[in-house]
Amino acid sequence: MGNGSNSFKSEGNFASPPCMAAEVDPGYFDPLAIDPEQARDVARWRTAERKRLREARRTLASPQRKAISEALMAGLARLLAAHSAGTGGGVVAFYWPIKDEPDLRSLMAEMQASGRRIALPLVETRSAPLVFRLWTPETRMERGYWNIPVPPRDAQEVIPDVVLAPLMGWDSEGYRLGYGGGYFDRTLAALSPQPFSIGVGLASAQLPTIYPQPHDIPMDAILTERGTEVGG
Ligand SMILES: Nc1nc2c(c(=O)[nH]1)N(C=O)[C@@H](CNc1ccc(C(=O)N[C@@H](CCC(=O)O)C(=O)O)cc1)CN2
Ligand SMILES: Nc1ncnc2c1ncn2[C@@H]1O[C@H](COP(=O)(O)OP(=O)(O)OP(=O)(O)O)[C@@H](O)[C@H]1O
Repeated sequence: MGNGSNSFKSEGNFASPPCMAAEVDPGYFDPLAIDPEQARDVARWRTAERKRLREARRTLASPQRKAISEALMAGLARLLAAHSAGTGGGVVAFYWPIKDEPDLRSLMAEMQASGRRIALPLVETRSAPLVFRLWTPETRMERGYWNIPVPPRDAQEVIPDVVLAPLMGWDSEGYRLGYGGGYFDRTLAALSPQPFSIGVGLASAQLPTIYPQPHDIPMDAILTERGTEVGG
């Protein structure tokens, strides 16, 4: 140390200080800067939480699961009726349940029968925003990415006014933990105008925080079997 302009070289094998550190005011702290180490820790924690929450959901008894789905459908019907995007001629994007997700398909069919347009999400390009295509009871579902049943390519593509996002975990700020693909975040970031987003999952999947990262977009509402928990 202390050898003038070469002082950084003496610290290690680097020819220059990291990230132009010498030019940055040492008092400056960028609150939006991503700390890669912290981002890695959060990703690791999320993977473990997804596993735990997935297991808790899997071990629910079937009557309990059914009661939860019924309560969610009642809550969703109420939430949609109270919200302008949920009434009228708008498109509501549901999801086709996989991996023990709550099954809202009877409400989906009921709403379709009463004249509402219903869409389902598709991963048509990996690591890109989801695409939404119209669904009716006559739609011949195909196996899509991750084996998720999806409408075929000839089903009309639409922009939803309301998006239901199934979740593994949620927090009181409206942030949601999904399967880890980042698909809903990418989709909400890309859609304009923004749809009304509703995270759907179990009350017991509440977390003190999901440690939101810069790419995480909070839901407008979180719905569980207890009712609307956040927003609405
Ligand atoms: N029923 C339903 N349909 C849905 C969703 C959903 O959550 N539920 N999606 C909601 O987004 C989209 C599909 N989402 C997916 C999200 C992640 C992975 C995936 O490959 N996950 C990796 C883990 C990645 C990681 O941990 O970094 C894996 O499990 O191997 C697949 C599909 C669209 N359709
Ligand atoms: N808008 C975006 N643009 C690019 N990459 C994104 C965007 N949003 C999320 N990602 C990437 O997706 C990865 C997974 O994100 P995250 O852990 O939030 O998934 P998730 O919300 O649980 O998944 P999903 O929405 O598919 O259920 C992140 O590592 C992130 O880099």
